[in-house]
Amino acid sequence: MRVAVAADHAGFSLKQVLVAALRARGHDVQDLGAFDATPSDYPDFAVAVARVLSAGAAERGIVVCGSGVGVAAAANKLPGVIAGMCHDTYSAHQGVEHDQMNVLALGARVVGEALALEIAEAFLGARFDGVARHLRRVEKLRALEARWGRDG
Ligand SMILES: O=P(O)(O)OC[C@H]1O[C@@H](O)[C@H](O)[C@@H]1O
Repeated sequence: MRVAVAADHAGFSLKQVLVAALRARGHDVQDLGAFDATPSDYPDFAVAVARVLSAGAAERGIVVCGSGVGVAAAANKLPGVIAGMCHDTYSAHQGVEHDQMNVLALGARVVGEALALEIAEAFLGARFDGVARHLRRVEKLRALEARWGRDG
């Protein structure tokens, strides 16, 4: 799967682990930084991933900051992005199956590397189930996006 990944300084170390592990598992990973732990601003990196998703150049994104909150909020500002912060595997796959989540937000100060990898794999392994009630709800999200005119 084509996956775009980025992190701020707080997520840098976990992002390095995720990129290496996901590549080793056969995913086509685009690493959009940060490339060191110099203090930085999470919107810059979350939006880099969201732009790729919004343009259809990757199927999924993973964004990492300290808590996961900031990167989730920033990624959700761009059209076509449904980002969710997940620190458990259930939310990571269910968010895709029901809600068509296409960006996973992780908090590197919240979860350890092993759990983060399991969460990422649960996310990447899941597919939207297309059930009518889930589709109806996602279409309402898209209508909200169109009405309030988000643009990247
Ligand atoms: O390292 P500092 O700047 O204290 O905290 C940065 C983190 O705090 C939150 O905004 C984000 O989670 C970000 O990664």
